[in-house]
Amino acid sequence: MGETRRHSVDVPITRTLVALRRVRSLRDPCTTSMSKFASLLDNVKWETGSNNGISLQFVEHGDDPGPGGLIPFGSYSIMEELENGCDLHKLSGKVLNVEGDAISRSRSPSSERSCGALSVKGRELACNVPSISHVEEAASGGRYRNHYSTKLASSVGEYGSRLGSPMTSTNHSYYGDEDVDFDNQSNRGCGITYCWSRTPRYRGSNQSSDVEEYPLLPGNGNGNGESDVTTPRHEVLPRSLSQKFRPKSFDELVGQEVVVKCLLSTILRGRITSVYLFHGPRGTGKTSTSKIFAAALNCLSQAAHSRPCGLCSECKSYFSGSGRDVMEIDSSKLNRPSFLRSLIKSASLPPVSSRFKVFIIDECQLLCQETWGNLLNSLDNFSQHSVLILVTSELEKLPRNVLSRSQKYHFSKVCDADISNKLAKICIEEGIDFDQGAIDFIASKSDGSLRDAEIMLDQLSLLGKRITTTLAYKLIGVVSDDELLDLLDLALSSDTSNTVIRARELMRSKIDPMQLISQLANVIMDIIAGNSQESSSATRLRFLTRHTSEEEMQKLSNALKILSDAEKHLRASKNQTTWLTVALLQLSNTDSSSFATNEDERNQRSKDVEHSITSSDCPRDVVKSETEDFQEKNCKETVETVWKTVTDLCCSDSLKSFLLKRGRLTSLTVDKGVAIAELEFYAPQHVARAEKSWKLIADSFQSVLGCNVEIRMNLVMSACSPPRSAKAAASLFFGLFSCSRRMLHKSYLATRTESDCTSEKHVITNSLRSSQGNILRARSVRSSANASSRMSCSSDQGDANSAMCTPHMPPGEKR
Ligand SMILES: Nc1ncnc2c1ncn2[C@@H]1O[C@H](COP(=O)(O)OP(=O)(O)OP(=O)(O)O)[C@@H](O)[C@H]1O
Ligand SMILES: [Zn+2]
Repeated sequence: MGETRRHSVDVPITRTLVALRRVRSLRDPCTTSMSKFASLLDNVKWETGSNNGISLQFVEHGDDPGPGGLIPFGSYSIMEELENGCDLHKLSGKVLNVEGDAISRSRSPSSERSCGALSVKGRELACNVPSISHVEEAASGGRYRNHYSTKLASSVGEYGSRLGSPMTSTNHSYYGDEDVDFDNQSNRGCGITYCWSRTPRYRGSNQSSDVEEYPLLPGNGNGNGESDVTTPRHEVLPRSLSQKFRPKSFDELVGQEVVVKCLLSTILRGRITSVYLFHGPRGTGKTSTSKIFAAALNCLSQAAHSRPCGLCSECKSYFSGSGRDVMEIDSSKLNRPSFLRSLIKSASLPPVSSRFKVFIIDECQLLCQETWGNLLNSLDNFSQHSVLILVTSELEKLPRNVLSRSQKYHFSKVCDADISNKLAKICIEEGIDFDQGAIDFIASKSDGSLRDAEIMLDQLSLLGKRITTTLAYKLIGVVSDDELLDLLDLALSSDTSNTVIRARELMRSKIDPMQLISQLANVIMDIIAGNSQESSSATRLRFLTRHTSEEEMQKLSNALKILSDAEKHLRASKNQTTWLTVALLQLSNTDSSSFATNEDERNQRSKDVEHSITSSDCPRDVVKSETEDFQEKNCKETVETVWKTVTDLCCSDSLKSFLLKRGRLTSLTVDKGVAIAELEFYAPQHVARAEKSWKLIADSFQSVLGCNVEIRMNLVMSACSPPRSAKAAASLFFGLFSCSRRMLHKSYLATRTESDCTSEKHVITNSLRSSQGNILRARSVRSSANASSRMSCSSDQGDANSAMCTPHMPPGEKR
């Protein structure tokens, strides 16, 4: 007996499969004899490879058995077992005798799963499969066992007699039509599912290599071996409530009655068309319905209404993941020409064992133009029993001719009540304690998406407590409608101080300004549209009774406008809290004309804006957007509202009346989180009085604006009093724009220098402030004749951050 020489080669799976192909090509195509196969088996050793989990060893034996040494396949009891679908893992525990030779079991390291090793006449066939984690982390051990046994049984069955193969029901010959049908691949391979992954399938040599590279059918169920192409057909352990409660029958679908009725009727009448298009918002049941419909098409139940029954063999195989005629296609992969060709070819062939061959293409908007073209061109060649279900949430991205060639089903948003009911059912089934209010709140926040609602519920259930409304508010980070209505009520009623306090509370603890502004806008829209009256809470009812008049409705419309303007501005602002507060303070304004400004003011503003832009080195679009957003805004109103709120918040009544009577807020600038408020007084003693109370004033400003405040007090000597009438106020104009701090700083300094060395006239204009964020400016345009002199109390106006909350007095400044 000669020495046995071994050439052990680690080969990737691809090559492994090539080797298998060779094995197979040496078979006598006319018979199912395993003689040649058996002889080759002698020379093949499966071994744990690298990450592929498989390798081949070609074993040369000195004692070549020659033809006489071929082992009749039938004599191997293990082969019979495999053929009958035995579990490979059970086999691995067995010691089998083949012609007197022991079949040794080789166990790979713990990370590997050994399929066992067959030693045939002193030679081995060792076969290892990748570890579970490598193959698919979510899979359970049982799943894999089942999976392997199926595959192994079928593959070995192929090499053997093909007995019991479901494929026998079709007319395809495995040997005469090897390059054609990937449907028939289910019974091919080495018996290890992932051997087929990304490996050439066993096909005729004329098959183009790229087609071989991306076989279409799923790895386990229908045997195409391309696990990444289609959804793995395993029984997946649910990882979320939404997975667990994915509907499996039309009855379980929520809120899509029309679609369900139509599809059931289609099945009942047997009027199945070739292309269906399911479209609609996310999380409304499109994908679930496509699966249910696919199952229903093949269900064997006599009662058409109860399809899919979930009990017949077709339903069972489909739901267990081993069905072979329903394929879920990954859209991005379908853009590969080879893959598409495979699909088209498959669709042109009749189903393997079911009534219909169904291709579900989810997120089909991802298909490229060329793919669509080819797919549509080949529709006419589709088998009568092939059905294409396209699923998308972005209908507008699909080519027109796709729309015109398919039967379209729109999935609408699921209504809140349906979502609430479903969530309540889930809670009961899962033993989760809940408040109905919390469930309703989740439903109202899920925007018609049942999946979103289920995900929120899932998250809340993780907290392990009862699901309460408060918990829901906290988790979702939104304010309840009642809280919003309270805030809105305060804002509309000009209760400035409480508006500010409440808004700050909400923003501090619950919600960011952007979210708050959008929720407020939604709630106002609901009220204007008269929505959700039936389920009104006490707060809502109270609000509705208080705000029913024409004038109140006008206020609400204005409020919507103000909020929408503010939202645009907030996007570009770093001081969202401040600007939202300011916006809220304007909501009580009923005068919609206040948004309009006269032509002169507009022109003047444009000039100012131009000036800011040209001398700015900040990004032009930011400047522009802020400018545009706020050109329309009545900043005069804003400044006045802030001033009114600030004075309201002053704890001393005498200070309050003093400020209202003797002073004025002329400009408000927010820079790096510091608000610079410029106050104007008209007599030195008034400045002195204000100075004494500067801390109180600053406090008030701080609570209104929610940021650090710098107060600057200016004395305007000639103006006898602040403008009292609207007419007088008209001499002021307000502009709001944004530009870079540096630019304005410079320009301000330039103005300042000029003013210092020229005349008092320039001082009038120096309320222009530097700001990186936003400038809210109230600039006096009084002529120099009117404004004889004005003295600034601000020492260094260029340095906005210095001496916060302190009045600035230029050294040696005379008063
Ligand atoms: N109409 C519905 N009836 C019952 N459950 C639903 C419905 N819509 C969504 N769900 C739940 O949401 C999950 C996801 O649904 P599905 O994948 O069918 O939505 P979809 O519309 O396809 O979403 P997408 O467009 O994001 O893919 C399901 O598992 C199910 O739990
Ligand atoms: Zn059925």
